[in-house]
Amino acid sequence: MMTATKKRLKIVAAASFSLLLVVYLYRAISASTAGVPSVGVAVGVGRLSRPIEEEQQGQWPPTEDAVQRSLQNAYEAHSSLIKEQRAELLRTKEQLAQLEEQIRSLQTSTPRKYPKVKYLNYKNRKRILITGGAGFVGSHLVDDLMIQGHEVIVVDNFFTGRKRNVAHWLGHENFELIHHDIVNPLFIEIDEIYHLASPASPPHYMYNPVKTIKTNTMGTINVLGLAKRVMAKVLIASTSEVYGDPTVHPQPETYWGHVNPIGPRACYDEGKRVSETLSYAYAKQEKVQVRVARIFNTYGPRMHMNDGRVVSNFILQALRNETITVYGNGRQTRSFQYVSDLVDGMIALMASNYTQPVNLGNPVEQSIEDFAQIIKQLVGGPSMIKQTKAVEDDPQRRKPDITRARHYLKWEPKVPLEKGLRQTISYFRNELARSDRFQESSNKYFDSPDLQRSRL
Ligand SMILES: O=c1ccn([C@@H]2O[C@H](COP(=O)(O)OP(=O)(O)O[C@H]3OC[C@@H](O)[C@H](O)[C@H]3O)[C@@H](O)[C@H]2O)c(=O)[nH]1
Repeated sequence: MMTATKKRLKIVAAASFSLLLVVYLYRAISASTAGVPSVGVAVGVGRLSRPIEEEQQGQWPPTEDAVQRSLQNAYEAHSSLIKEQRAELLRTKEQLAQLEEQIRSLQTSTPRKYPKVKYLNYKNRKRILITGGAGFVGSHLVDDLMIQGHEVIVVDNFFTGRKRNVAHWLGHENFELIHHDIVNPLFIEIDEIYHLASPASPPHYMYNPVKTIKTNTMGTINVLGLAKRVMAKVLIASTSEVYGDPTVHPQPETYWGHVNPIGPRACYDEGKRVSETLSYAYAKQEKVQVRVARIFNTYGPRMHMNDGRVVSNFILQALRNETITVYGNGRQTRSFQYVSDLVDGMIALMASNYTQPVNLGNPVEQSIEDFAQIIKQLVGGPSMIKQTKAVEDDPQRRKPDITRARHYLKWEPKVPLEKGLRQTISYFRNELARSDRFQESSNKYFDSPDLQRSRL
């Protein structure tokens, strides 16, 4: 008898504890939703708490009936809360749909204008990576490959590259821009790689020589490693600087060069020479398909205002009516190619089966002194031409032998110097006007009395 009574007491105690737990939990939940305007909750709590409190005052533990009623009330309160929230959700969904509709109609009324791209079917469309694709040459290559209908992925660390050079493709379904330094490995799926990443202007590549060497060695290893993994074809942008200060003129690809390995230009010259060595090592050992373009002096729109190379320096000096500075006696020579010719050559080289290095340059040779005269005459204006201190290790003669390119790629430059220069001068004229406009509006803002007052 005693045992049965004990058992019953235990059951009642357990039931009471469970009930208290339910009540406690419900109150906690109600309190946590207190910020939400919900009549249901307030009413529910009232309904739930009142009978129990009454029961607690009158009778403890509460009767089964009271517990039932409380639970029923709690259930009803919850149901009404859920109903309200569902209604709220539906209203939000409707508002979202309306907003989406408005955005769609705005998008169709103001479509982004992209240059027209050809349609290529899946079989012919390639995924092409361009390292340094936001730079001067890279961005022109992007344009041609996009227009041909390929998918183009640009990787750039923006040291000398600029978003502005590829901004007209941002948002296009075939285009992707990745901010990445190729000194670090990259893992993507691609069919072809144009490896252009590296500063190319002497003052830029000498600015941080160690970084220039890293980009051309570690960067090239990363590119070749990627090509090996995904079986992509790679074109390495090498340079006429691998010939150093040449003792053979004009320079054929068979010439091994004359480079000072510890001079101020060595970071670039030797960096590019290692880049070539790496390419052929990967080709031999890992069967990577490589193409090597030895690029001679190139000019055209999208050169940086602070590029520091002769074309941009002379044009900007002439446009600003400043003295045109010739380094040394001006008898050193260069051969200048327009950027669109270079891009055509690079695309032809990538498509060809020819695996040895190929010179890409315009064989029309100019002395720097004469070049200064040409720019002065094309720009007009009163600029003087003055000789200044010569630069160390400046190559004295440079002119490409393009027999290989003519033979294997059926390529040769088409744009005459004067035509290309006129185009480039007009680009720099616009750039100057643009920077003056920015300067003016920036001065207006920062010199405004309101701003000065607010900064006190
Ligand atoms: O203001 C200037 C700038 C340059 N120069 C001279 O003009 C010549 C060309 O100089 P740049 O700086 O344009 O270019 P460099 O030919 O020396 O190097 C270039 O070679 C080929 C490419 O691979 C690279 O873009 C770059 O390294 C040099 O003799 C230089 O001393 C001037 O006389 N005045």
